[in-house]
Amino acid sequence: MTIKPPVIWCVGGSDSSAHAGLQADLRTGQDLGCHVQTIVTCITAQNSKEVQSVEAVSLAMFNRQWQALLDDVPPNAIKVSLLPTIELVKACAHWLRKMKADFPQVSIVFDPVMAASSELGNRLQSTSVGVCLLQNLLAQVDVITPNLMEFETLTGVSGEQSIEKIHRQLAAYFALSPSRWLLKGGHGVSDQSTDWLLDVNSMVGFVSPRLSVSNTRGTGCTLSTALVSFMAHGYDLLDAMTMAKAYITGALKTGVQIGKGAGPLGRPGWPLQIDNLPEIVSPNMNAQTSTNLPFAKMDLNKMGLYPVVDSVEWLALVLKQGVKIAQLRIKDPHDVDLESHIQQAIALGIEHDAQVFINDYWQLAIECGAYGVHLGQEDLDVADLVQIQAAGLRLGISTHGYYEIARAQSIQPSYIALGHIFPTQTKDMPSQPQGLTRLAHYATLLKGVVPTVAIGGISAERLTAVAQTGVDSVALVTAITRAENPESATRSLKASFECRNEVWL
Ligand SMILES: Cc1ncc(COP(=O)(O)OP(=O)(O)O)c(N)n1
Ligand SMILES: Cc1ncsc1CCOP(=O)(O)O
Repeated sequence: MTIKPPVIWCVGGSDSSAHAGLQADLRTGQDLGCHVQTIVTCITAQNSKEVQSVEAVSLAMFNRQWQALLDDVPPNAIKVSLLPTIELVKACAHWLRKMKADFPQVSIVFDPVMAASSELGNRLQSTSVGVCLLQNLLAQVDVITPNLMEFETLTGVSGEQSIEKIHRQLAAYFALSPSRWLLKGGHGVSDQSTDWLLDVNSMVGFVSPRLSVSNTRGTGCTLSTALVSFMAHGYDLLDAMTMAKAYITGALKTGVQIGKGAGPLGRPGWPLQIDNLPEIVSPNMNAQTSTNLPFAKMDLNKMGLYPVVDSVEWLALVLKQGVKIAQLRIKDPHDVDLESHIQQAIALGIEHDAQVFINDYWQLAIECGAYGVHLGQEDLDVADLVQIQAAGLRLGISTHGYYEIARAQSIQPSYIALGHIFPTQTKDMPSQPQGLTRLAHYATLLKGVVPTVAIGGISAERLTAVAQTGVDSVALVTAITRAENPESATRSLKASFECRNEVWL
């Protein structure tokens, strides 16, 4: 079966060198499995060294392109970049308003291109146009992605201040429009390149090492098109941005020298290289999360089937079937026997030579000398990871997508859980099931870096397909606790997981 790619519309200028502009957008979208359709705003005569001439298309032709595409198929997402005249800015605002009203689920990213990064004569747009961009477009877009120069020109706010100060000065814009600001750090001078995603309540930084490379043409176009492509695939903004940053790092590493100036970026494909994943930072993050030291390692030979159970009785049952990793997940913090249950769970783990994790209660887990603790994303904001690490406990962390994986990975945990893969009855999940394709991508990204555990809706029928994605372990609740015969279900689930090892390794 052929899978239909998501459709993105790129509204911008033709770059005759094809290093940037719509030509770069086409290559990026295609590299990321999207079908790119274009609305040309201008033709530019440029090469790798200079912009020689810019000629806007007529208003009539601009409108005809929108209408022609709209008559056919609506897009999954839209990227707007170079708008060379006030007339085209206003027309674009009109079309975006219409798109937002008729197709509210369509994501819109605005990359306010004003100049090319070539060496000479690089202006693409007159200053008078810049002034009207925010006025007309900000209310219609989900994300605006200026670089430092564009940011300063558009807002008059200096980019040379702390991110907290910049955030405070954007208050007036947040009051006008809920659009997020992605302030790109590519033109900065520090040895790290941080892109800040800002909204009224939060500041999240995506940090990569600043690479000393010279083939950097089209970096801004490529980043915003990668962002819009991932959004078109249905990733939420934080995941899409994490992936876009990983993509641009890969693209910068694979740039090619074509022409006498800076050459174009490479097109590295779906981001599956752990080295390219950004570090996630935020001024509001729990300071206790940065231990800077890895957590104690798991025994990879004792992963496989990972039952998650809510009582010591269940734990004893599964361990007796020979599983070597399990979790005690008691959701009632007022359970009067909590400490005793945790002690019994630890004793069972020792008796069966198994890796037993305690969900949530990290202080008790430390006090009682547990093998490890499992924490969710919200727990990370309050737990003292430094203490857990210093006590030598293993740490497992729940994640639900690329952003949380990047955040978890910088903590260097003992394993990363990936969920939920299928719909589950066991827990109300705020996010959508991830499915097998995403799981396989995560497993590839993390292979050999940190052990992985898949969780959520995994039944006997689905186990083989999950195991074949390459995850190290499969966590499940109801496939065991609701089985007619939980003992034999545990043994047979364990055997099915282990048999993928024989086939695949
Ligand atoms: C192996 C494994 N993966 C994920 C979870 C979920 O943990 P968390 O996000 O903390 O949610 P609750 O379990 O607390 O509902 C898990 N327990 N184990
Ligand atoms: C605790 C948890 N975290 C993510 S999904 C899930 C529940 C898994 O239960 P089941 O295997 O019954 O779907």
